[in-house]
Amino acid sequence: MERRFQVDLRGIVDLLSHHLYASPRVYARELLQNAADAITARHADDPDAEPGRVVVEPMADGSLRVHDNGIGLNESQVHTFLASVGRTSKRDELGFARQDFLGQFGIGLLSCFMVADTIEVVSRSATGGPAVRWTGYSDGRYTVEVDETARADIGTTVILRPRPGGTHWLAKNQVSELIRSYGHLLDVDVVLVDPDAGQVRLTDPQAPWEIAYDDPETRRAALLDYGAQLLGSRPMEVIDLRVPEAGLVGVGFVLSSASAVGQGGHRVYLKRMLLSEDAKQLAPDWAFFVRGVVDTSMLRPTASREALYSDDLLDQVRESLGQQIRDWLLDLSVNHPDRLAAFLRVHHLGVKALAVRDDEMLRLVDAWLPFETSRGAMPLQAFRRNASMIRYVNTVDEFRSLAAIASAAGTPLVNAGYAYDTEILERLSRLDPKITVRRLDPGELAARLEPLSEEQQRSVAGFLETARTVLADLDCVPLIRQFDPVTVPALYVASQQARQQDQMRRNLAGVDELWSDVLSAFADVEVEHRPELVFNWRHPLIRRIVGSPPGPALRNAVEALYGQALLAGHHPLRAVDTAALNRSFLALLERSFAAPATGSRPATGAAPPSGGGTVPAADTPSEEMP
Ligand SMILES: Nc1ncnc2c1ncn2[C@@H]1O[C@H](COP(=O)(O)OP(=O)(O)OP(=O)(O)O)[C@@H](O)[C@H]1O
Repeated sequence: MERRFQVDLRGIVDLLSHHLYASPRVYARELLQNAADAITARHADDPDAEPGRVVVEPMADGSLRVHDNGIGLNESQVHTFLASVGRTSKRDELGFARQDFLGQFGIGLLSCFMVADTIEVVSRSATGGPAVRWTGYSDGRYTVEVDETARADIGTTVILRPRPGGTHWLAKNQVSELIRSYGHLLDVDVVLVDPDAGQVRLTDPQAPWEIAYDDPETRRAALLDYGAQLLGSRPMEVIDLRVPEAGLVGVGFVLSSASAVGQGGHRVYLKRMLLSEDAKQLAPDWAFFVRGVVDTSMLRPTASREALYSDDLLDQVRESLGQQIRDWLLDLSVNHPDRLAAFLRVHHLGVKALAVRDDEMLRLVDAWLPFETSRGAMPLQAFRRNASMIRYVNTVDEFRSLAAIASAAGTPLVNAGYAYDTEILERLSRLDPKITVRRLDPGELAARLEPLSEEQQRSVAGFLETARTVLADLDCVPLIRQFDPVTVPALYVASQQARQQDQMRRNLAGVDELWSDVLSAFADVEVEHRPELVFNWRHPLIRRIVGSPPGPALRNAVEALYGQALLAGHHPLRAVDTAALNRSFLALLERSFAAPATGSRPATGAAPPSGGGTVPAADTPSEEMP
């Protein structure tokens, strides 16, 4: 036995309102779209028909009327199209959506049930026959009556009566805002009947990018004004966008402040009706500094009409818009370097992200984007003019602690501690084999610092002996070199090998016995590499310390300098490091505020760490800070 599906309208309305559409707002768009499609259909049949016009009329009783002079419906069409969910007159015989219409799914009118309890459609068809009145109720019933007097002209009037709680959706100001927002670019006249202001036109004759101006600069200024209205702040640039395969035309605004990947989308009109103010997939991710405002006739909407359907054409559009934004940037670098510089100051991150995969952009970054270097901010190309190779460090902390020393030692440095920097440098060397790029090994830098003369070396042997003993407990070895700037007393340097071995030692300490045996096989190294604490002979205090006799004070001084160097270089502190810093700091304070010989308590109120008023020696056990 064959039966027909029954549709529970309440279930469908619930599905639409809670799961398909983001907001009841869309009812206004669906009404407008049906009116515009009906006008398109009438003009397709009769090019001489009167110009299309939609009149939106909020009524004093709270209902809303939308009149159009489109093709209209006759009695049988009313049964076929209005009363069947999923039926549409806007597909061809094979069921394909017809390009000239906005609608295609046959469900849009139902969205009116989100705001109305009844939908009344009064229509007279251009194909002849009497006027007809269809009334649909949200509980699933409908009535149809032929009423010759209901309407004299060809076209359709839709009347919505608000549902409880839905009154505000049909109020004049709300309706006017919704119709303008969705339909202001439609190329039919849409007017609002306002009892206070008369007839108000809600559509603009031309999109801002279609308006002709006398010269490009006036056009640019006008578009930037439009961008300012739309975005809330004046964009810094405007780019014309065009993808003929998708019938896409519009503009891209370059934001005047930095934004992050994934933030904000594009304003997309589909066949001049607003589809989304936040479409995400239109342009590539890297172009996050651009907000597009475009109209397209060929891209497809999702059923909710709130996003673009993801298909090959959308991929093609994204690719093409990416290319156009990229070309605009390259053009700026040739013809408007000042504007490019302003752009880069704000959007360097987006450009770097692009340079990581695009050679042209990489060249642009090389020539124009300032990097932080030990010689000041400059593009990499300028940096190479005075440096045979690009030596870089890949953390900002390392740059801060090494830049001045490296520069004074004749090794200029680039700070590659920000996002994409190292990838850009490495890619640059692959792009042009003449460009050598090397990460600076701090160990290599220590080796470039000037050693002491033989005589000086003999004079510091005693100090080095003490320092070696103190630093051995901290897995570090002492060195004395002379380097600039003289303001740096000591430099903590961990070469790459020292770091690797240190990591291995930490791993060993953190695993159980079985793993420890396995790992120790790898850790069995021939040469031990330890981090170095390089004392600066040029620093006056260091000379005084080096010249002091061995003893607790000297040991505290070594520990304190060790701690200071770790802090200055932003190196992580282990528990032993914190303990050493703590111990030496308190001991030095103790020494500065030593209790008088009578044995009375110190005036500062600071209790000595190990009691008795004595200064603790470096090897005096003290509590470790966590
Ligand atoms: N103002 C109107 N004038 C003439 N016909 C209309 C009008 N409004 C609706 N219709 C008819 O009712 C049908 C169903 O409309 P509905 O809005 O539900 O779906 P659609 O516009 O076909 O597709 P979509 O769901 O994509 O909007 C339309 O295909 C059209 O035939």
